[in-house]
Amino acid sequence: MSMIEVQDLTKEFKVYRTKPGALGSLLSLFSGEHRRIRAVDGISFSVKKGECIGFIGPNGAGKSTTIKMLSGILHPSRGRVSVMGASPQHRRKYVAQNLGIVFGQRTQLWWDLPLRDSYEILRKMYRLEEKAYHRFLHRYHDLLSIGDFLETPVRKLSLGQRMRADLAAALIHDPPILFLDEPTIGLDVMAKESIRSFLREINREEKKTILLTTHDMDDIERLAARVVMINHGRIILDGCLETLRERIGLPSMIEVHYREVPRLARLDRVERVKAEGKNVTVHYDRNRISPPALLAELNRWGEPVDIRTKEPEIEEVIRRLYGEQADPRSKTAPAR
Ligand SMILES: Nc1ncnc2c1ncn2[C@@H]1O[C@H](COP(=O)(O)OP(=O)(O)OP(=O)(O)O)[C@@H](O)[C@H]1O
Repeated sequence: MSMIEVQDLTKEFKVYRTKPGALGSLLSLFSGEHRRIRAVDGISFSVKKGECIGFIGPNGAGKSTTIKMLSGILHPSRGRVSVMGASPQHRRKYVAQNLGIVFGQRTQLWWDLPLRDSYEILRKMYRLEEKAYHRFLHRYHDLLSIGDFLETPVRKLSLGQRMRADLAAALIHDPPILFLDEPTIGLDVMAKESIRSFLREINREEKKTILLTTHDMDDIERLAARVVMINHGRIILDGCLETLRERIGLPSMIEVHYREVPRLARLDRVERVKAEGKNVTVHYDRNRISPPALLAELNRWGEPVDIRTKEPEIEEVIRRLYGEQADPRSKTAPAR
């Protein structure tokens, strides 16, 4: 079943050319001098039930604008969107019932109230029955430990706690679809991991459909079986992370923490080795050396106490993809 259908979706914004000063701004508004920014430029994709999609791209690529059209906040200039078979613009209530949204940079909770009060307000908004509400509190106490800070005002929560509280809030009405905009931004490694484990759980076990926007490629590696990459409002890649890796020769990274400072030796077939005290990071290409073969080599340097695989920064991914994409189009269309 298709949960989300997007066809030829386009959004243009009218931006007025401003002249300096307050009077200038006012005059520009009346002069009608403007240009159009095509933030989203004819994108099409569909999402099946239970998929987790990494929706990625550089700043200003059009991700937020797309998510706003999918959730009914913005009207498309052209094209079609359907969420659970309905238009988010025309059937906002129905779509809202089926959708949970988390914006990592903002909270939908009431800042000065204890967390429990925010949940009470949301409970009334979604007309949740007593029983369903208690099931919610119980469930998310188990999965996200929200019971530990239910009485704390939201402004006093740590960022990790706030993110868990926001995730639970987005799921209070048990929607089948979740839109997550940077859900791990600013979190430390442990907090990121707990959010990722939770998202994996609800994606795999409960078949929640997830659209995830992130700049953290480790989120993608851990969560998203499919990646949709957008730039200048257009989809430039729709496939799995492996496809992306192969297409642009994306290096894999492995980080090893040794018990003692390691005795480094020459390593063939790897791109880069960075050693700092007891830590070593190796950038390598899986097509040239397999992870087990590399690990066997790294074991010779000393006794590893911790091994982590890492993904490169999203900026690196984009930079590499750009090497291939010779045509970074202009985003502006002439004013009509
Ligand atoms: N309300 C608006 N009015 C005019 N231009 C806008 C508006 N909203 C977004 N834009 C422009 O549309 C383009 C796409 O913006 P959008 O916020 O969708 O990008 P994004 O991929 O979400 O970026 P980021 O990762 O920085 O959040 C940008 O050039 C942005 O300046």
